[in-house]
Amino acid sequence: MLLPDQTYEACGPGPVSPPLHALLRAHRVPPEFFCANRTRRRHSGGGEEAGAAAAAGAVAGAGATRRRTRHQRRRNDASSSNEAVHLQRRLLSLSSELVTLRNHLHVGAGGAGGAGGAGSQPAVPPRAHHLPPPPAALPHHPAPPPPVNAYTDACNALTLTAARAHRPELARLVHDAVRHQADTGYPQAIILSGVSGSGKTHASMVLLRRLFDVAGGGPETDAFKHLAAAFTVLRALGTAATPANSHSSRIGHFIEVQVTDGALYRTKIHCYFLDQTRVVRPPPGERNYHIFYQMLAGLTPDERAQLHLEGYGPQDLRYLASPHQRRAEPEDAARFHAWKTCLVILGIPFLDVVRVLAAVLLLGNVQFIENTEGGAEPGGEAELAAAAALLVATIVRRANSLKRLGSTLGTLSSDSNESVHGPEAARRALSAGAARAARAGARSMAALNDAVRHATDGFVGILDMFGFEDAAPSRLEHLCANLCAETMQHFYNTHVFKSAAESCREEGVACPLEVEYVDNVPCIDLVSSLRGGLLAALDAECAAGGSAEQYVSRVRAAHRAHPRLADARPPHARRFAVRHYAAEVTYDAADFLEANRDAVPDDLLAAFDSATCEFGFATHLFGAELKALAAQGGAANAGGGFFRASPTVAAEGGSTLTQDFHTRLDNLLRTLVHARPHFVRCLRANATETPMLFERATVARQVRALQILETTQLMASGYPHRMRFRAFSARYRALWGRGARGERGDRGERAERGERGERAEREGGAECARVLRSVQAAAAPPAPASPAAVRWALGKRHVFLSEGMRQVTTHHFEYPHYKLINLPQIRHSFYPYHVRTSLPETAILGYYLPEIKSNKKKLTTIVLILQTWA
Ligand SMILES: Nc1ncnc2c1ncn2[C@@H]1O[C@H](COP(=O)(O)OP(=O)(O)OP(=O)(O)O)[C@@H](O)[C@H]1O
Repeated sequence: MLLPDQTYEACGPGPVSPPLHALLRAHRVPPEFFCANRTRRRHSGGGEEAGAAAAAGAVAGAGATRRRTRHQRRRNDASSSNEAVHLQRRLLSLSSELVTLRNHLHVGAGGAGGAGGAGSQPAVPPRAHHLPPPPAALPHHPAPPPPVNAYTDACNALTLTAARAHRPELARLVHDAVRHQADTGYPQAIILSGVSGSGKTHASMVLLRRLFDVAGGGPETDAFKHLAAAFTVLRALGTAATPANSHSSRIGHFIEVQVTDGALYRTKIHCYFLDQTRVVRPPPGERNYHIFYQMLAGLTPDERAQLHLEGYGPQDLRYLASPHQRRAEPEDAARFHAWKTCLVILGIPFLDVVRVLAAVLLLGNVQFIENTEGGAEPGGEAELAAAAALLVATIVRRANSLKRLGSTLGTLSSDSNESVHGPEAARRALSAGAARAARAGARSMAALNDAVRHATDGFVGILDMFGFEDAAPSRLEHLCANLCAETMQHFYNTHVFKSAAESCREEGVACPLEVEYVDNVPCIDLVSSLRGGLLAALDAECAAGGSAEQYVSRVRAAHRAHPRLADARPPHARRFAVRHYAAEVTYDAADFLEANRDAVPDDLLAAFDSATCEFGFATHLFGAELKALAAQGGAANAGGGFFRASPTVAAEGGSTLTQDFHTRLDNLLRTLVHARPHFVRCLRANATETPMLFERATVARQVRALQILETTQLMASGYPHRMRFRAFSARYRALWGRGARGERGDRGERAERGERGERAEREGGAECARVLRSVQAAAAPPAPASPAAVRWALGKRHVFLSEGMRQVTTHHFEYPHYKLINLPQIRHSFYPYHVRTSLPETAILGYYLPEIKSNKKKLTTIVLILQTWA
């Protein structure tokens, strides 16, 4: 039976913990034990609450009749305050009995499970001990703060106070990911996507902050300060002002926070670089945060003398005097100050960093050339770009290799390969991996290692990659960013649309709706196919020493009839257009070849050899290149050769920028397919970064590109979620109560012991059906708005659930102490919802619909957060 949840919610000094609550339900502890007064009010009332009580009663059938009689009797008893006191005493003694019982159950179930793997789970699966209670459920806050980019706050979320960074929808997501990771050991990946400027980086920082609150000991820990410092330093080097976003990330991040038993174990940042030439030569209309120039401008005369830089200084940086730069100067100076402080936290001496720059300047390769605006621009771009790229790589390495000794949180390191789940997890992983390898008849030491790695790397990852951009005209860095956005879109399509439809088909479940979505594979093929794709053709052109024009004609010839390739408008010998999932983008290939080579001359690097260079840090930065140079005969032989400016993933030399980018993207995907994804789709409210302005056309474009309509259609009418019978009943059977457990003794446990075969599956399915029928009945009228929203079906091995059913089931189980059955509220917050924009498509469904009211204008923003079940 499902007890009306508001009964629990209203009682006692604090909420009942979810596991205890589930246990109470399983044992049919009457709600009156928790709050006599509340019970009386509810029963003397009527309307909705009585309706909810009636709905709950219907679930229990004959048992409910008995209970109602008891209920009535207790209601009379409770009219006396003495009796209320008496009941409260009983509650206390009952609580301690229940704790004992719970312990007994956990121990007993573990024992009964025998060899059991998943089957050894107790009726209520153990939770992470460290997890704080889930964030306040939305039913209490029908109008949470704006969850999507309304351009009201440009602060670094990592430095915000918790209150300012309060984003309930993101907090719930983090809690769900950590909880799931703790329950299953399975890696979790929170994937942010959306166009440039939609708020991915901002949201990723809020998520990271929240992750530390939930599992990392909060923002006062060294681990958090260290990560925040690394972020600040990286953002200063890797953020630029572009037409789409004045704080656009030019470095993508995947932050792996490894958690074990619900607590942070270590963190790792993976970075994805685009073309580094922008460090010294941003495209027209764009601007970098000139940390390098601030470095020079901020040096004291003593420091200049110490670095032999007397000849250089602000007077050389006349470009700072151009009107655009003057406006930016105070902002850059403030960033520079914060940046310097963060270097200290990372343990990187500021002067070491300046020495790198000094070394490059003193080599005489960088001169400042007057530009058309009367400002100065640096020459010697390759050298400066190389120094910048390597400096960034060093900062990432430093951020990943800090050791935190003697900490309860373990070690912050990327170096170690040790298991984060201890020997037991490693053993399980090994046996799972071994079984798989044997079945496949594998050559598979590699497969085994892979299995171990993935089963033991229980991370919660936050992925913030490049958003879609359509700068006019676009360069190679934009092509890479857009390939990345296309790949993430494809990952989403496959996970959400394709696999949902395929599993329904495989298991013979009649899906009420086949969602038609736009597959972007042809576009990904056009760009990245190894046989003649745009990137492969670029490599070929670089190898042939061709020109931009030759490259474009090569591409045109190879893909003349390709539906995603178009001519630039107006036609241009160096330009071509690609029809991406979000829009058509025109690329100018003028700098494609040079950027793809990404080369720095070897004689420059030879100057950093320890024999000739007194700056140890510079030698350290170029360590790998100097080693390679030494192997080729040393500095004496330098001259005419090239090294790559950006850090590379290729073991051998000779790779190009796009090859590296592609390889990194592939590796990232390999990690993502092993994780349970959580998608956060971000929308920007307008194209001009104006605070509190909602532009319908801009939002509509993004809604269409991200296929939000198709997604919500699937959520509303399809079966987007599925779960194995055994996993489902292990987790949710408590919702069905004692009867279920009695029968489980005969049937469910047999399945748990690992018996295979159809019969066990059938019985597992029957048990799931009982649970689901109970839940469905409890969510019966007067809600949800559309009964069709709460649907489920049984396949051969999986239960299939509609989004409404998933929400009801999860909330019965996860957040029982909130008013989950308070149906009018839940309808507004959690059920498919008609979003009131003026888009022609009127059936957009969203999880949250906050309204921002400002200057009597009513604005609406949408954020769709998709949580999927594995
Ligand atoms: N929820 C929000 N409320 C207010 N301002 C926001 C919000 N989200 C983002 N912003 C602001 O909007 C701007 C763009 O956000 P952000 O840089 O996170 O976008 P992005 O999607 O990561 O873009 P890119 O792909 O170009 O890196 C930033 O100045 C940021 O502070």
